[in-house]
Amino acid sequence: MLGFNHALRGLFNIIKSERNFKIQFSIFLVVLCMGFYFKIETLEWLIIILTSGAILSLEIINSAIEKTCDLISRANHPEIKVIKDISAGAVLLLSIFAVVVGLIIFIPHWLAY
Ligand SMILES: Nc1ncnc2c1ncn2[C@@H]1O[C@H](COP(=O)(O)OP(=O)(O)OP(=O)(O)O)[C@@H](O)[C@H]1O
Repeated sequence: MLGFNHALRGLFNIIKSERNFKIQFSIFLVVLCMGFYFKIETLEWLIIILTSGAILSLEIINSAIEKTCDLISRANHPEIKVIKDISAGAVLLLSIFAVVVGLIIFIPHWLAY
């Protein structure tokens, strides 16, 4: 139960302090509204929720890696640059796949509208 409290505190911490997480979360809310608007099907909801959860979680992991790097050294360091870039690259890759998933789901609904 204590672990759950720590995890919740971490989540609030991220929501308060991380700009990128706020942007990703806002996009998620827009996608939720689109889902209700177009009355998407159960399987489509599952895919949207899973994909969004994966992106938001990966964004949190990315923030944790960035904070770990900053703890190790705030000085300009080529290895830290590589680590942060790789971590950001993982978020970018999943975001690209998520956009494709979103287009595949929403374009047919939009065309049928
Ligand atoms: N200590 C460092 N040494 C070298 N390069 C760094 C260092 N800190 C940050 N960078 C570079 O700046 C980029 C942005 O890092 P920063 O820690 O500012 O994260 P951020 O602004 O939250 O980035 P993002 O928008 O990708 O989440 C990194 O991807 C890296 O290329």
